Amino acid sequence: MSEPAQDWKCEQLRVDQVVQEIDGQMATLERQTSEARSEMVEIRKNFWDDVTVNFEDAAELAETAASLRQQAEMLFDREHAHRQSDKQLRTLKKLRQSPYFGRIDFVENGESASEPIYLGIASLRDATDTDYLIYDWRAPVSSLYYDYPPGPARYDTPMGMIGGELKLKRQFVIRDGVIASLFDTGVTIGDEMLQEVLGKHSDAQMKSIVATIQREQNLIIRNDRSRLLVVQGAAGSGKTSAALQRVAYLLYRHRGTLSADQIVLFSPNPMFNSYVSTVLPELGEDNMEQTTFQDYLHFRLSKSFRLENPYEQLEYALSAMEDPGYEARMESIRYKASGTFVELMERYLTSLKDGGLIFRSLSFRGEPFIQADDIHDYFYSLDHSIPIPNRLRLVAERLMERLKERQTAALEERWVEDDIELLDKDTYLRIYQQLRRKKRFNKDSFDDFEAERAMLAEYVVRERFKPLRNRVKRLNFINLKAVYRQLFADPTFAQAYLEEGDSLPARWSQICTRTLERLDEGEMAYEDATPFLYAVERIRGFQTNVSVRHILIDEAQDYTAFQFAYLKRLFPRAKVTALGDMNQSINAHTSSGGSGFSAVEALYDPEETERVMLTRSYRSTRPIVEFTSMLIPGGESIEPFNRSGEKPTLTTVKDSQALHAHIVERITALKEEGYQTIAVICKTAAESRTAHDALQQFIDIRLMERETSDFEQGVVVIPSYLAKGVEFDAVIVYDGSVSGYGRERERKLFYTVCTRAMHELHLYTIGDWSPFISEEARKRCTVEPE
Ligand SMILES: Nc1ncnc2c1ncn2[C@@H]1O[C@H](COP(=O)(O)OP(=O)(O)OP(=O)(O)O)[C@@H](O)[C@H]1O
Repeated sequence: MSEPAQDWKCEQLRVDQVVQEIDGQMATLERQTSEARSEMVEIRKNFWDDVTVNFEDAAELAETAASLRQQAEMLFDREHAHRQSDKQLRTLKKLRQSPYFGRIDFVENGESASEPIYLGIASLRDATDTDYLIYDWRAPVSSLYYDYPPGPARYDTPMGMIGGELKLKRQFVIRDGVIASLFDTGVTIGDEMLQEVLGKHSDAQMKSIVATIQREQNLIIRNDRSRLLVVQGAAGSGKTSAALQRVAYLLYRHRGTLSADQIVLFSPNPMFNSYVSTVLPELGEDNMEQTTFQDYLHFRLSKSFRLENPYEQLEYALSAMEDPGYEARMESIRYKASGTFVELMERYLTSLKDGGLIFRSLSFRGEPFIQADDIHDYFYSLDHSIPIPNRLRLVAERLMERLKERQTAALEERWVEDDIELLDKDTYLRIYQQLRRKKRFNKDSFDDFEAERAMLAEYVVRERFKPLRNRVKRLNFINLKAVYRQLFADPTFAQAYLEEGDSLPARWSQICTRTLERLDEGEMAYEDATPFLYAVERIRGFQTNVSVRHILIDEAQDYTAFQFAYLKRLFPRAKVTALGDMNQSINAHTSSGGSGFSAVEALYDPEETERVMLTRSYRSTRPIVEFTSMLIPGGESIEPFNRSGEKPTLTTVKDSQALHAHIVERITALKEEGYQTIAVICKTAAESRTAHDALQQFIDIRLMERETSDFEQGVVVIPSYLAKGVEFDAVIVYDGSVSGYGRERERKLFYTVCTRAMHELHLYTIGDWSPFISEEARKRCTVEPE
């Protein structure tokens, strides 16, 4: 038998042994889970029988409580044990299919022999619990596999660095307990395996990449030191994948102290959440919290304003060029997203400690209870060195005292009698009984009628004052909208808060007018939402979340300086991983070249910040990457992963009827080739609807809209900005013309659209091609018809 064949045989033998071990452990666990389940059912069934219930006196009551607690604890323990074994069972089931994907033989310095180390999605010990049959891919020693080719190598452990020599690095593909392929690799992670993984057709869910993590991705995944980790990575370089594996790594590394609900992933849209939601469960971990920044804004602001969302803003930027206010709005969007505006706002907010806050008068039953001016004067009479939020609380306390006095005075007022009369019978009875019960403990005797009237009066007065008390408690005596509005009420006002050398945008006056108009109409433009909320929080005191330890911001290039500053304050104890690609900055504020990363980097100490660049692109075939990298300046630094495929096609058609006929024909052919996810990508929502209306007459095709929250397989029409972050087997660009993507600010959008394709990319136009397709780029395509 040849050496490789011998190796293969030995390895298969080992796989068989491991599978046997897994079977044994599964049998034991199944027995245990079933026992735990029966015990739980039993406890639940007999819960009350086993509790001694006695309310006779305080001692008996305490005993009852203790007995109850004990019973509940027992149930909780069983439930916990059951959940744990259930989880373990699920992991074992996965391991049984494919116990491991890698092996390394490592000889530590000073030792002569090596023990082979096998890597899988979770650890497995033998029956005696002494030897590791499989090491978790996140264990310290496993990093050798990702970081080194055979030769000198070292890895970090909690006890320090361990050096030695990597003798062998072997990769496996094991399916159903049978080795499907096996190869020894010289380089980091062999191309063969990646070829196999990447050559597959996509499905609607992102996959875990543990078997093929690349060295530079491993740096991101295992980074434990930095407070801020910034990842700039080309389209398809694995940023999102690395982020998700990182979450899995953190949960493993800090198990016992970190749980999934202490990690938050900010993703671009709800559909993206569904796209990535299976990765962690696939690895046997609970999912982290997933949200979008817009969700948060919605939660905070939608009760008080009609809140614009980022897509409405983007739609405006992409399609409202004819609007006379267009340039001013675009300038406003960019300025309000900038670090300069954050600083201006900071200076403005700081100045409020000495003056400028605007208060609301409070009234009761239509009559003034306290005037705004009085609140203002009292607020500013307090020591100016007390922070604004603390002073507001002092004001609230004072107002509460005044309210109490007013409440007592109100007991004698005429309307109280009327209110009592209006109480319905049930309420009357209920209060009466409640109060009677209470009074019995308070007073020895009372004159029935008088006391009853007094009690009812107290009740109605308290109820009437409730809204006012709540307003005071919630600090609603401060007019936050007016405080924000004030910054725009007079175009010269903001000048006082400019730093030397800074200036306001050229169309500031117009910006002010429009901002006021929208605020006064009860609208909150997307560009105003975060600055407004930031101001609100700075004035009222930030509501912070200290339990969250890690936040990961995907597509970070689209965040504004304000959003980063806000997140930092909201999660003061969290480490931040910001992942993005400056070439995919598609939001309105960045479309002319703002730098998202400098905004976040400015917030953290450079000593605590690390940067990683990913330049290798895995998603698309080589011909597609060769084409897309020509669409952006600096694209030559993007390295395609060597996967073959067809060149992109450029097809010019004469009218929209021909366009639709061509697209239908293309989709039919793609489906015949076996592609599962095919997207017709349009620029805007309106264009997507037009395309969908036309195409659905001929084929089964789904329209993806802002509200779409699940990412499914099949043929879809989707607007450009929603396709961000996700990928498709084949992409059809609906309108690659100069009118579709002609302005410089649309370059990155065009790049983002084209880079969604994994295997095939087809572009169509009726008129002239987009100028971003240079002569050189054109040469990388098949042009139809020439
Ligand atoms: N190490 C790897 N092994 C296997 N597949 C990988 C690896 N890294 C990335 N991929 C694959 O490449 C594709 C792109 O990855 P991902 O979506 O994480 O990239 P991205 O940088 O977030 O892309 P974009 O910025 O364009 O949205 C995915 O299909 C992912 O599974």
